Amino acid sequence: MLFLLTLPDGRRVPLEKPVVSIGSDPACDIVLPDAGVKASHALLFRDEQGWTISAAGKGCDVRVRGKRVDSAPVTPGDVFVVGRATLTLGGAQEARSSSEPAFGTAPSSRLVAVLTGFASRLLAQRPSVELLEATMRGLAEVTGADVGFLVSVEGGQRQVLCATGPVPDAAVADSLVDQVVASGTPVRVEDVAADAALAGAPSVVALRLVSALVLPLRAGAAPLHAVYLGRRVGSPPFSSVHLEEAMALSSLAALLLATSEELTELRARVDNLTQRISAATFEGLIGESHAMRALYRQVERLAPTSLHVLIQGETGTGKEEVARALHRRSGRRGRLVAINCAALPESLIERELFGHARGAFSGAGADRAGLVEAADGGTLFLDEIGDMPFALQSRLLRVVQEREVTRLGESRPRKVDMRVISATHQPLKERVAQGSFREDLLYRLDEVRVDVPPLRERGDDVLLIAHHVLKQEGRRARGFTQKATEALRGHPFPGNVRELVSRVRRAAILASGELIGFEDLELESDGAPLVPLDEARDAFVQRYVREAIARSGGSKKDAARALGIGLRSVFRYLGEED
Ligand SMILES: Nc1ncnc2c1ncn2[C@@H]1O[C@H](COP(=O)(O)OP(=O)(O)OP(=O)(O)O)[C@@H](O)[C@H]1O
Repeated sequence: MLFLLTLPDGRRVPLEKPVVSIGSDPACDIVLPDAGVKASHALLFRDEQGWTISAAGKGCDVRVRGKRVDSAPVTPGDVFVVGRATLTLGGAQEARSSSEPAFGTAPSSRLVAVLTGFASRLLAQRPSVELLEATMRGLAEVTGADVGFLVSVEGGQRQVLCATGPVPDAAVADSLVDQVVASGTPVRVEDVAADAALAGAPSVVALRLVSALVLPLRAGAAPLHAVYLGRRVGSPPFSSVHLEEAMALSSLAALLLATSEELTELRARVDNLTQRISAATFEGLIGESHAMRALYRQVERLAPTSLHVLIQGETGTGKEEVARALHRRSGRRGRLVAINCAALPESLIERELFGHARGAFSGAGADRAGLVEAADGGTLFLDEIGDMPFALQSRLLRVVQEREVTRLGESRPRKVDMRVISATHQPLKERVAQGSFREDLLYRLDEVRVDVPPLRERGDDVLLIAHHVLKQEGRRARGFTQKATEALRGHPFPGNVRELVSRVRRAAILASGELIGFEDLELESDGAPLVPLDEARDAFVQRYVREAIARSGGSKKDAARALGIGLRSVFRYLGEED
C-alpha cells in the first residue's frame, strides 16, 4: 500500500517513509517554498495507528480541518495546512506510478540484522525483560546511539524499564520525555547546543548529549512508553534517516512488548491455575466441577465404612484412582492389592487370587498365598470385574460372602478380613440378563455404588488437569493458546482423563515454544462409543455452545447472542453456575 501527498502545485508525492519532514529547507523530504513555511516546519509520520501530522516546534502553524494543532491524526482524504500551504493526504494505492519518483533509503544491513534478531526472539518467546533489553540494544545499535533507555509512563509515574547503561533520575523526568508522552510524536534534536532551552535539559546535561531522539512506543492498550536515544560529545548528530529507522524498529518493539505482555498475562493465568489445582486436588484426583466435588464427598463418606464398593464409569475416567482414594481414607491398616481381571487368563487369575499349596498343579513348587490373603486387613481391588471368568465367580462369591479363602490344592479355609472394591466400565445388569455375570455376586459387590463422571461432564476440570500434566512434564511449554484452550474444552474425550493426559504429554514433548497450540494437540475426532440419544444430545449442545464461544473470541455474551439464547442458558448448558 502506498499513500500520496498532494502538494499546492498539484504534484502527487508518494509517501514511502514512515517519517516525512516538511519545510522550506531543501534538506526536507517535502520542500514547500511558500511564505509562512519555516525551514523545518512539520513532520508527517506513520505508526500502527495511522498517519499523524505534527508541528516541528513553537510557532510552526499546522491546521487540520481549520483548527490549529500541535499534532493530530490524519486519514486519506484529509486536507491540512502547513504555514499557508494546503496539502491533501491521498488514499492508498496498490502500486506506485512509474512516473512518480520514489524517495527514501533502502534499509541498512544493520537494520535488517536487528530486525531478523527481533523476529527470532518473537518466535522463541523469550521472557519480557530479555526482550526489552534486546529492543533497546537493537535501537541503540541501528541509530549508533551512545545512550539508550526505555521509560514506562503510567499514571504520572516514570520508570526506566531497561537501558544500555546507567541512567540518572533527572533524565527520566526530562521535558523531552514529557513532550513525547504528551504529544505521542517523535522528537529529533539534531544539535542541542543550537537550542538554549534544550541545552539545559536535565537529560542533556546529565548524559552529556549533543543530539537526541525521543520516540513514543505504545503496546496495544498498554501505557505509552518513551524510547530515549542520545549521542555524546564527539559523535555526529542524529539524522532524519536515524529517526526513520528508529521509528520502524520501535513499531516492531511495540509488537514485541505486546507479545511479552501477553506472556506475562499467561504466566499470571498459569499461577492462578496452579493455585486452583492445589485447591481442587483430592487424593490425587484433580477437579473442581460439581460432579467431582460430589464424588469427593461420597468417597469421604464411604471410605471409613466396611461396605463393598462397585465403581462404575467409562474407560479412563479415574476409577482406579477413586479405589485408591477409598483405601487411603479407609483407615484400614492393610495394603490395597489390585488385580486386573481383563488382563489375565482364567487359570492365572485363579492362582493369583486364591493362592495354592505345593504341588497343586504342575509348576507349583511351594505353598503360596494369593492376593486375597495379601489383602487381609486391607482392600482387594478387582479392576474390570465384568471380565471375571464365569467359572471363578462362584468361588469369588464364597470369599466375599464367608470372608474366607481356600488355596488351590488345600481344603482348609483361612479367615480374611478384607474389603472389596470392584470397578467396571460395563453395564453389569445387562451381563446378568445375558447370563454371563452372577446376580448374587453383583449384589454382594454392589453394596454401594460410586459413579465416576466422564470428563466431558466436568466443565473446566479438563483445563486444570491439562495444566497439571504440563507442569509435571516440566518442559518448555507452560500454557495453551486460546484456540488450544477452547479445543480442549470442546473435545468429547471418549478416552476421558487417560486420553487427555497422553495428548497433553505428547504435545508438551513436541511443542517448541512456551505455548501449546491447537495443532500440537491433534484433537481430530475419533470414533466415540455410541451413547443413549439424550446423553448424545446434551453432549452435542454443550459442545456446540463451547464452539460458539470459541468462535466468538471467548465471549459468552456474544455466543449467547449468536445462538439466540440468554446468557443464563449458556451457563446452564455448560453445567456452570452463573
Ligand atoms: N481426576 C483426575 N485428575 C488427574 N488425573 C487423573 C484423574 N482421573 C484419572 N487420572 C489419571 O488418568 C489416568 C487413567 O486413570 P485410571 O487408570 O484411574 O482410569 P480407569 O477409569 O481406572 O481406567 P480403565 O477403565 O481403563 O481401567 C491415570 O493416569 C490417572 O492418574
